[in-house]
Amino acid sequence: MPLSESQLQTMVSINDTVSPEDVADIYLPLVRLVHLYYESARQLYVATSAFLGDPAQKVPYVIGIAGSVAVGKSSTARILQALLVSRAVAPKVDLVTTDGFLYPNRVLQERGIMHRKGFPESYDRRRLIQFMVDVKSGLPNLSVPIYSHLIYDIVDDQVQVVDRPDILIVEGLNVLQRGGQPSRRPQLFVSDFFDFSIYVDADETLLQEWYIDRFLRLRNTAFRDPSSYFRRYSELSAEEAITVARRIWREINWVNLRQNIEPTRERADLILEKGTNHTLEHVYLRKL
Ligand SMILES: Nc1ncnc2c1ncn2[C@@H]1O[C@H](COP(=O)(O)OP(=O)(O)O)[C@@H](O)[C@H]1O
Ligand SMILES: CC(C)(COP(=O)(O)O)[C@@H](O)C(=O)NCCC(=O)O
Repeated sequence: MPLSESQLQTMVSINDTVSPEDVADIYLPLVRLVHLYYESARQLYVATSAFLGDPAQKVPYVIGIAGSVAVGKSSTARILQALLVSRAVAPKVDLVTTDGFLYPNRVLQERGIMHRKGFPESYDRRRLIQFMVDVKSGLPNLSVPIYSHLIYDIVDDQVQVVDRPDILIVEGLNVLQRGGQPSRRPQLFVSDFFDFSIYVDADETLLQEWYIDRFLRLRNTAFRDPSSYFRRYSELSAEEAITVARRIWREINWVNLRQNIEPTRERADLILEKGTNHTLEHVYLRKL
């Protein structure tokens, strides 16, 4: 598929290192496929509503994106969003990240799980499921809390509003997880509400490298902000910063990857496997 200059510019503004070849060869065809699925799901929904004599409301098509910290979930989500809305008939595409459903630091501290941010128990799962139920019920103007990586906490006085988009992308570490607390009652999982799911994958050594790279970049930018939770890290030497980043990776994010995230990979409809420099090396699509 051709990649127009304006589409390429959009990609560059989202991520200045994303490879134009990957956009043309993989992301654009992928978006075309997702659009086909979206159109056929919509037709099926309208036909089912007509069959039931129920007036069809607008219900978002939901795409889930899972994967490790630093694998590029947010970037992938933003690339898909930008390419979907650059189609001739542009659908309305909203993007939600599950970090908004993390408990505020105050609650994590009370429960003694500050060091478990990103693990299943650090999310308000009931609220997240209720949001998914509301989305799939076609409800308007839904509020989603906002998480700030700068203050490392939920922002008190701001929300994101999701108002019946055509497509909703839900991105987060644990969105393909099924399990958790033992329960006798039937349980619902975020992925029960997905129409299509993607797992972004890469080798652990690359993930650690990307995590450290991003940490070093933040040290030179966001961490310098006086309101940054990591302000103290901006004063570290590069070597010290690498040691800190490596420790956070090893003690939190890597453990979460091994225990909770990686085991969900095979559930995805599509696996995007990245190699050096985030280049896409393999794409696995579930055909049935
Ligand atoms: N396709 C890509 N090409 C180049 N760099 C990328 C790509 N995707 C992500 N990155 C970089 O990798 C790092 C992690 O990406 P990010 O989207 O923040 O990950 P996540 O949301 O999974 O934590 C960031 O520094 C980002 O700029
Ligand atoms: C905010 C996160 C839990 C990611 O959450 P997600 O958007 O996947 O729901 C993660 O980026 C994080 O902050 N982990 C804690 C350890 C660290 O500082 O990297």
